[in-house]
Amino acid sequence: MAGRRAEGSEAPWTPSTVLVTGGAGFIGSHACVDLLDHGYEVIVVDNYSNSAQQVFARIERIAGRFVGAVYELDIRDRRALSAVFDRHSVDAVVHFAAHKAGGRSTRMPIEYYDANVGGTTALLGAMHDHGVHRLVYPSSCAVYGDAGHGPLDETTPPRPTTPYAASKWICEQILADVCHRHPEYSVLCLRYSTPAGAHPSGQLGQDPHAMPGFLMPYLAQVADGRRERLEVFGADYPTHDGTAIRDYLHVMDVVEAHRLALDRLGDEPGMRVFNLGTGEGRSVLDLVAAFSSACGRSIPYEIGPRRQGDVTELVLDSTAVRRAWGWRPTRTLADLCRDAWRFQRLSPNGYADAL
Ligand SMILES: O=c1ccn([C@@H]2O[C@H](COP(=O)(O)OP(=O)(O)O[C@H]3O[C@H](CO)[C@H](O)[C@H](O)[C@H]3O)[C@@H](O)[C@H]2O)c(=O)[nH]1
Repeated sequence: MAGRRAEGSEAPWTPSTVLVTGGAGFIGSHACVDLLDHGYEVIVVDNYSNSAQQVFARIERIAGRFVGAVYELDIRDRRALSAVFDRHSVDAVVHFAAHKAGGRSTRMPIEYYDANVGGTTALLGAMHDHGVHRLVYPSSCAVYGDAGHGPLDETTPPRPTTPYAASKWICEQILADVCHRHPEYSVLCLRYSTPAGAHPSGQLGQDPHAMPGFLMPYLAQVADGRRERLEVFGADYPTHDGTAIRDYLHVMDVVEAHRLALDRLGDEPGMRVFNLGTGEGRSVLDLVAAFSSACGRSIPYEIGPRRQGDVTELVLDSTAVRRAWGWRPTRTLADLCRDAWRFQRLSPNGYADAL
């Protein structure tokens, strides 16, 4: 494995060539820009199941550099993945490719386990065959389930409430077993809170296919008049205004943590798990108010029933990663709303719009 440590040098190992699975997706595309900006070679695999090929022109325009190669393939296709590892000398992998909507996963458990667990084992098989042992694995605060009030740290026992969350927790356990059996592996699992926002250029953002299931793109589309009103999923939670509380984390803070993680893969073998969050909880109605002030428009909403699998509160304590790497989120909720709104204004129909 090459990495970026010069022969005989005492400088820490850092990867040169990174394979980003799901690199056309929401977090993956922002990670590509950040990695290109910091001098990495980036290879992407994606099947465009919830993303669009047009994103690469935008990534390259922002970064001023090209993604090294892009392969359209399904992450479960181990043979196709092997061909990618045959062609490129990959130092480390960031594995974003997954289905990610907790509520939807309760209606499609087989698809979720197949893509998320089957995709991860296919990837691990191809990595193993090619001697690639370094992985950053995006997990989720959803693994903690209904763990109660206040910021949760990594010692909180996982109790997933949806197939999506369970699939992330199962993958973490698979990775722990792999690291236990094969001491040459180095894996960093990042459990992060609800990612939102957009690239500050306004050229990249969250562009879900069809109806956005997530709060932030839905808010943006309502503010822009593309949708009539937001449906708030439940106002009978035991919170200050009855709506559920999440810890909204700017996508640029998320991807910066992934880059730090990549550089830390060389520090020690085995598996480490870190939370990424702001430690601050906001209700759905808090988000409506923050977005409304960012865009200067009122956002109509109505109260609907709870969404299956949702929990009252998920807020993360990131003290461990701050102590280990000095990572802390630097963007505010106002930044997050402003950036998401800029993306919506520049691309009201998502990546289908030419910029
Ligand atoms: O139309 C909507 C959409 C969402 N919500 C509410 O808004 C909050 C946030 O919901 P999102 O779907 O935007 O985000 P989640 O926190 O449910 O899920 C996100 O964050 C998770 C971690 O919390 C996982 O990482 C997951 O993949 C990611 O999409 C929830 O209380 C949800 O019920 C609404 O009221 N109306």
